[in-house]
Amino acid sequence: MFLTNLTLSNFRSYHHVETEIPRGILLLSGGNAQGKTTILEALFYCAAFSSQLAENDRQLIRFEELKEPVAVARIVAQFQKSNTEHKLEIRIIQETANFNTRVRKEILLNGIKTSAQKAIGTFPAVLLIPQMTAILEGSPQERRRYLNLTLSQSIPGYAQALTEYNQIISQRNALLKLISERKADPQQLDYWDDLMAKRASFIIYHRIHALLKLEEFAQEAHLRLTANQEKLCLNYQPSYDPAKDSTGNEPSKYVMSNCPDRSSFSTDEIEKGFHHRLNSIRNKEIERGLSTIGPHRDDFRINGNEIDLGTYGSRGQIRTALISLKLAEINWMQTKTGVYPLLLLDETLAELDHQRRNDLQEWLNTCNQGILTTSDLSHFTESFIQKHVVWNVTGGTIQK
Ligand SMILES: Nc1ncnc2c1ncn2[C@@H]1O[C@H](COP(=O)(O)OP(=O)(O)OP(=O)(O)O)[C@@H](O)[C@H]1O
Repeated sequence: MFLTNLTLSNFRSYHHVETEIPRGILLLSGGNAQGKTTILEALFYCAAFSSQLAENDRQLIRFEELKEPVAVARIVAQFQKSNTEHKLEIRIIQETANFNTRVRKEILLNGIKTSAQKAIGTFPAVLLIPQMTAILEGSPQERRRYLNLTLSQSIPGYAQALTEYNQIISQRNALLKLISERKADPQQLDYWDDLMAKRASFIIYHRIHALLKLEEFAQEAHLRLTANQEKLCLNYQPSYDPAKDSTGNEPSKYVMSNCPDRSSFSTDEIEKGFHHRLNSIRNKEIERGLSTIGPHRDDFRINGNEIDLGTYGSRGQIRTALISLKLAEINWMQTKTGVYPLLLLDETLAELDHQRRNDLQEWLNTCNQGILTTSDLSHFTESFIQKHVVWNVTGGTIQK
């Protein structure tokens, strides 16, 4: 895929900017708070239909625009995919009526309104912002969010299965609570258990296979970035593990060799096992009024030379592992969909040592299309800067 044009209107600090985007690597250079990250944020919004930086969509509408009765922020990305031109337009709209303010979004693909769930995967992108070290250091929720977003972009039906699974969990939890208060019949759970096992097995199956493939690609990238010093492993820790019987021990958080091979399980086998497990813990779940196993409780850990980097990694180690994971994501998405995603890297060279910077730049030289931001061009080699396009971003404007 190639992004060819980008238009931003009333998005964050941008009043209106309309620009062609070159192929290959584009470096956005500029001082702090000039609007570099905003461009990456807007582009990744086209992939995920949510911001990875804002708490809510309202924050994305330019302050001045918010004074209008109807305030609209617009992102338009034009791109080529499989030799066809596409146009993706996102409008984030704040409306005020009867003293009530609400913010909604509209997504138009080639002029036709669509939903985020249907459109996900249309504009594949991989984003790395410094805050994403939370994938390693943060809570399991951060890692599930990361996995879900990555898989939703590349696996047809994953986003829908996830939405349905989350709805099932809410309904099932409400029922468990009623049963625990003796206000409903436990047999009513049978219906929800069937639905839950079906959706859960689909999600677990794809997480198993995606993490195995991501690990393979991440290991390759990481050995390159660490001069063969560190072996990276992604250790899936599903809350229902098809490889274990109901009394199995948890694998150690720190030792990768304990990681069981789950790749031979079919979705049917996972579904059956999941169902069996739900039956065996039914009383406990009723007591707690909660769904205690399933993809909503999964985790995965990232280990370097068998050490959990989220807990023990240095800043540089964590950053490098994150870069390896992101490079793996590109390879995995391309293998899975046949489409090369757009790479978006925010201040990625900062905090890397000289050798790792050079290795990453070498890799970037082979990249299909990527947009990089930097507030310090001296992080890049002279030859890298000569080879690629550099634009300056100042006060919400782009100077070419
Ligand atoms: N809704 C908004 N309306 C107007 N300005 C905003 C809005 N949201 C954020 N900004 C401003 O946009 C500016 C640009 O932010 P951005 O994160 O893109 O800068 P940057 O060039 O990446 O800086 P840094 O190098 O410090 O990361 C910031 O000064 C920020 O306060």
